[in-house]
Amino acid sequence: MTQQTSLNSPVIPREGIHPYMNGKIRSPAGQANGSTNDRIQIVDEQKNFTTDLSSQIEQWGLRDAGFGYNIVAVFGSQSTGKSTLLNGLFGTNFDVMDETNRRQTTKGIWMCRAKGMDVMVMDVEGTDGRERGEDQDFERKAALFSLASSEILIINLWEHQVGLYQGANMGLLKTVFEVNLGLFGKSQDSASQRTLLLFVIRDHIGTTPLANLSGTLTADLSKIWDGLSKPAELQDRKLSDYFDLSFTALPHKILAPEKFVAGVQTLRSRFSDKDNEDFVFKPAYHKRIPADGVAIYMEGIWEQVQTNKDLDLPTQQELLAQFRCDEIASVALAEFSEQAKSQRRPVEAGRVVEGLGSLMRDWKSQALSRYDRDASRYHQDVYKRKRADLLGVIDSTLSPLFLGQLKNLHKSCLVTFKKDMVAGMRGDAYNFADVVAAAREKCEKRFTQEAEEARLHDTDWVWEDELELLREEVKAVADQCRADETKKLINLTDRNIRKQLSEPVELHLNTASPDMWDKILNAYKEILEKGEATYLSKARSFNCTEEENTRALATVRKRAWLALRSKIDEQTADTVILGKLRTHFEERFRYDEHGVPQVWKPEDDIDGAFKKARDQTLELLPLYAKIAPSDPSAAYELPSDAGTLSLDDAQVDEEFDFAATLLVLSETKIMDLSSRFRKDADAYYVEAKRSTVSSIAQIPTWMYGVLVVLGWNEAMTVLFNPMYFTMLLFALATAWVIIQLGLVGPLLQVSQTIANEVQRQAAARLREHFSQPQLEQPVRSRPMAETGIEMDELESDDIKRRPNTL
Ligand SMILES: Nc1nc2c(ncn2[C@@H]2O[C@H](COP(=O)(O)OP(=O)(O)OP(=O)(O)O)[C@@H](O)[C@H]2O)c(=O)[nH]1
Repeated sequence: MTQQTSLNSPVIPREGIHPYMNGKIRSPAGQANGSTNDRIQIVDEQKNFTTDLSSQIEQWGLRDAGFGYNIVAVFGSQSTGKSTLLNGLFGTNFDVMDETNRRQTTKGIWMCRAKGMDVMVMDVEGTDGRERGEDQDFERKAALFSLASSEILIINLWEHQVGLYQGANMGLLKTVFEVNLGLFGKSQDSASQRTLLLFVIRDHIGTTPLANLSGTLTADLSKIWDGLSKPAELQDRKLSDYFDLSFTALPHKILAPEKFVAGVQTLRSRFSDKDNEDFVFKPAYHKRIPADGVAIYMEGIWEQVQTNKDLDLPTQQELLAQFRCDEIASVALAEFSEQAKSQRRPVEAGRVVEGLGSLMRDWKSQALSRYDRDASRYHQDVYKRKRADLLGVIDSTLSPLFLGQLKNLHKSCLVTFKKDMVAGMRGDAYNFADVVAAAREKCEKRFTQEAEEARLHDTDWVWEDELELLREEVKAVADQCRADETKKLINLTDRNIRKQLSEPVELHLNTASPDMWDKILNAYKEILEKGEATYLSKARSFNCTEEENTRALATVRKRAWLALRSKIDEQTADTVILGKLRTHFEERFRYDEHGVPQVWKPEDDIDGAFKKARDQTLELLPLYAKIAPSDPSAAYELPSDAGTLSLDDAQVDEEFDFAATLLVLSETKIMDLSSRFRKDADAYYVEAKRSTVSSIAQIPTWMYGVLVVLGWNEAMTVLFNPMYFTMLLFALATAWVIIQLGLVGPLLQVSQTIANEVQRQAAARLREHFSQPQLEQPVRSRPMAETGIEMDELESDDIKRRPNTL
């Protein structure tokens, strides 16, 4: 017959009907809190430790309990109702023996979470087990294991066993005392390494009071303790130094089931009710193993026990701490690395990540607090050592981000600095030094602020070196800007000087005179002086060195001189200077002293006037030839170092020769220009001569008589023909109207202008004709006298060669 416990809770499953999965037994269907009621065989019959304890503890919801949990183990002879007691006390579902078979049910060590309590309960295989026979090895190992991990050992025994050696588990207790001495004997702080031995006397009938039973048991325990062979240094240690003893009795489960249930409930409240004055879980009993390390700790203990090695708990705890701290650190690091990775790409891509410092601080503190939360419960030395390691890894992971951020910040600040410089130098009304100072201050301020933000304060990271580099680059950029500005200012000064030079040079070169160069050079010096002064006043804000200013001024001077020269070159180009000579000549030959155009008469001395005007004009050429003022004080000399100091191209500088620039027209050029001018002058001469020839041609008086005779008939025809006569009258009327309206003058003027234009055109054609190479045609033997020109008086060879064209 299968016996069901009469307890209200829990429902105890029958043997053979539990689904056994990987050493774990699932809760029976219908139980409210299934996962928390799973039990697990942590040590099987072959003394192997389970691999599932860690996940089981997690499933029980105790993994993060820290120290907020308790462990209880039950010891006792086989089939003394241990499982029944535990199920009653803790609501667990350990197997209970089938009455009909009376076979041992609990094998190895089982563990289950107490219902409604953060307590892990261990059901240990009964001692003097029939199946194990004389195998005391398991009993010893189980005792060692339970003592190393449990706070309370429940010793379960029948009332009638009290006073007996075998039945009362005295052998087991002796083992417990022995292994306890080995484990905690040397511990100085015995107060924190205590264990409660809770004796539960079953089937207590009541005839022998509990006090008597406990007295007997205490006396037996003392006897066992005293009989132990202790090491010399522990000789004076008492049982009470290591153990607290507590005794309780439960009525007969079969004979007094209600009282039994009530007794169990009373005992249960000692485990569950913290306010109960007999509350059993005292801090001193706790083994101080954090819940998330219990599985590994127990496995380590069992391994030590199993291999019969000396079980050194501090070492075990240290090993556990190392293992768990590593594990916790790697979990914290994994999450931290994910977070850090999210910003690695933008930093590597050159971006300045906003608020990177606070992000890094957050990641770091999250990782550390996660580590501290779980690892600080472990061995303190190990915890601290591993924390330092973790900190090292975190900092070395963040360091590249910090350095990358600094580099990116450096670049970004420099770009902003350049932009600020460009923006600041827009327009004309700016002070370069102020622009640089403002941009530099802004740049350094931003770098300092953002670099400091990115720095983790508990590190030795620094950003000052990077700031120094930034400062150097900012200076280089500012210097470059200054150099560009200097060049721009030089160019501006150059343009202004060029513009101002244009007019006076043109004016004075057009009105050639002996003091022409004096005037030009004086104007030049004045303009240059003004230009230099303007340059210096503007360049003051550049904070240039003396040397830089000297070089800039040398450049300004050289450029100004070259500008003057190029203007002079422009004004003395072949066509321009020939134009000037022609104008000069025309003014003297074609116009009289009042500026009225000359009308040549036969009696005029054309040749003399021509010669005079031509010679006067030719005298101008030597004047233009060299920049040579008549007054030596007006002379200008470009400083000899102007060329070498100039900021312009070095190649050009080396070739610059000031003396050479004073020469405007070479000898050959003068000869060439003189010859070309003579040809032009000759044309004017010929034109003058033609005008006199045409003016002397007159109509003879008899020609008018001939005209009257020859035209008589035609006149009569007109007078007597009504149509012709009408036309004549119309013509006369038109003439009368014109006279009456006073339009005669304008009409004559118009006619005169047309005639002049025709004459001018003809003269131009004629001049063109004479300047053609056809002048080289062979000379015809035509008497010179016919032309009316006295050729020997002419010096011009050309005219001598062209008599037939006249
Ligand atoms: N007389 C009596 N019998 C009990 C009591 N509690 C349980 N039993 C019975 O004793 C038998 C053994 O019970 P278990 O709870 O399996 O005992 P156990 O010590 O866990 O057995 P093993 O696990 O095999 O060592 C069962 O048939 C129970 O019904 C009790 O208080 N008094």
